[in-house]
Amino acid sequence: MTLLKDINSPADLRHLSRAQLKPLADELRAFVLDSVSKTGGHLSSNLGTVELTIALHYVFNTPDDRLVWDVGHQTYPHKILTGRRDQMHSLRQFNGISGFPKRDESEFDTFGTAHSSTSISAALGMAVAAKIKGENRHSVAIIGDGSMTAGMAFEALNNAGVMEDVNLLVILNDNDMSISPPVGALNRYLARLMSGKFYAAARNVGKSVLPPPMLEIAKRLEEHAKGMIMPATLFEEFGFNYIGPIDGHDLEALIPTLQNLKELKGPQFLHVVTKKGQGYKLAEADPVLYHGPGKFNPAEGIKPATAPKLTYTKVFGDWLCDMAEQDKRLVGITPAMREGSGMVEFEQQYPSRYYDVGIAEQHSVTFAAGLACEGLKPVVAIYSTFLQRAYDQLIHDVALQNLDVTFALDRAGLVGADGATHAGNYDLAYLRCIPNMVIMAASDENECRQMLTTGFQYNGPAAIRYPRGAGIGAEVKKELTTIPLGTGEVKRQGKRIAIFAFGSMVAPALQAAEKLNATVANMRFIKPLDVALVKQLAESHDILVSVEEGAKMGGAGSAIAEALAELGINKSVLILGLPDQFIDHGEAGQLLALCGLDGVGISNSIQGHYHLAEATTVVEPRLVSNSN
Ligand SMILES: Cc1ncc(C[n+]2csc(CCOP(=O)(O)OP(=O)(O)O)c2C)c(N)n1
Ligand SMILES: CC(=O)[C@@H](O)[C@H](O)COP(=O)(O)O
Ligand SMILES: [Mg+2]
Repeated sequence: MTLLKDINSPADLRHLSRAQLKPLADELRAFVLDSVSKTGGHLSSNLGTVELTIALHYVFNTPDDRLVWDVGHQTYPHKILTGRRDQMHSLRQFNGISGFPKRDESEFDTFGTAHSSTSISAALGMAVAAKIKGENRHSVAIIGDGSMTAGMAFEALNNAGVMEDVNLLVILNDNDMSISPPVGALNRYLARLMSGKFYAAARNVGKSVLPPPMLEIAKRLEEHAKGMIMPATLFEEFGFNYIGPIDGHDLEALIPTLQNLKELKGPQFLHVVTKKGQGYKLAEADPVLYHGPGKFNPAEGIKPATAPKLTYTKVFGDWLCDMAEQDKRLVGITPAMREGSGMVEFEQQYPSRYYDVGIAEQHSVTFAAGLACEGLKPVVAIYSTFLQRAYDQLIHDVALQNLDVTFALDRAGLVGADGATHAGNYDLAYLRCIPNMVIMAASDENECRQMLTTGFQYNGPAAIRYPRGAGIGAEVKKELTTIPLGTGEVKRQGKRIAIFAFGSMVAPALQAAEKLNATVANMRFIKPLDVALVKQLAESHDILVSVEEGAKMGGAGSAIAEALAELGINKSVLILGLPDQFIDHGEAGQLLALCGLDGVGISNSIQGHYHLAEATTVVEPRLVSNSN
């Protein structure tokens, strides 16, 4: 590492000669591969943005000029060039740097991203702010072809396209990939644009050498010529000056083009073509596998786990195929998360009933509603955090019409390395208040399968939540059996203390109960709640506790408290759950313990709250802020 070691800010980068940038790119790419292979994280998208990142920081006066990275999973080169090279070993670890841009991590991280398709809106906001404040700065959004499929991106293009007097550049990083291969009409359109590559190449030769005044004249001539030889691109129809497609790995194309675009007024749109996994043959060959790998040896590549643990995702994927076999009305829907949601086998076995709608969560929910109107039984597989983007569709299009849609909510609760942006902490709270919803939380892998069947058979909107990763090792029975609606079960009979446990918290509650000789109920349903069971235990125990892997405010514990009030039982309930703060990245188990949601923590919280054991040194759950 001869050049990269001396780059501690983009200012250092801008002192390099143009000739040094290519060797720097080689060093940067090698560093990204080496670092991610040691920590795990997002790889193929980062390998694809090495040259683009160098060119952007070389041409634009960052951080005064604003870069907004869409999703932000491709910002490791950006982080390395902006002073965080020596912190990359801590990537996505507790108190380490985030895997996404974070405003409180660096002034170069101008906007926190991770949920896709927000960059154009944010960059436009910054551009309009600069205009209002009379500041002469550039705002640049860098958005991938997958992220471009979300409606929000087009809402922003529509708004920006009529603002001739703002300094906005949108860069489409087109690598012809989402996490999976891309879907939809936009991808086909972009492919057609790329097939016109010869045109762009010729056009950009002119732009790269002409001085600005001449450039304007050339541009007007070009517009005239273009209108004669080819129709305006979609982006020009939206009011942008479209340039491209150009090679996103060619610094000699990128830098002069960006320099020229800097001089132009009004909304600009640069279409760059990159390769996901660029420079690492294994990732180039399989950008899906190398999208978000764990630790691996680059010389050997990712090795399949010898004895993979059964994950809830796999339980869902197997159930989906089995249920589809039994019920021809089942349709499986994913908003661009085929692998993450466990639907690869389902697509192979039932291609005509598999729909990847792209990064379009809002559309996925209302698309499902339309299917349900016609008597089909759609299953929307969606991460808890990503369902947040389709909240109105859930209420207005599904629940209000009481339509038969099943929501399989993976990544419910803390997710670990992806941190606060991806935490599925809020689904119990945001779903519980919606009429007609049935909500279940699985306590183990077998119950997950039963709950999916229960929700699917239920003729109305039903959500089944389950955590990221492996379960507790329960045997999964093949039968597609259901659970009686709205019923919980007593898992352990103790005395004096009753713990109402939900989903992933049943196991740690049982651990705590051993020490306290407490009763533990696996409530199973957050809605409809088993009020009879709440009444039975409240009347026979002095101390009541609820525990959930979800936001305490408005979650399952609130349901218990509301039930006690409605029953006229004048007893309080200690509500244990996730605190009213955002919880950053780290190892999920460690974070749960810090929130007091492991066996010891639950036991300590109960003893401390009710002053049950003077001798026990009660450790109050404390989540130190792990933001940098
Ligand atoms: C709203 C939302 N839905 C889904 C995801 C999951 N996700 C992360 S990256 C990605 C693919 C993005 O594709 P693209 O923008 O082309 O970036 P690339 O990975 O190709 O660099 C998806 C679906 C997300 N981050 N946000
Ligand atoms: C960047 C992004 O949003 C996805 O890649 C996400 O990180 C996947 O999460 P899982 O690793 O839990 O599938
Ligand atoms: Mg892409």
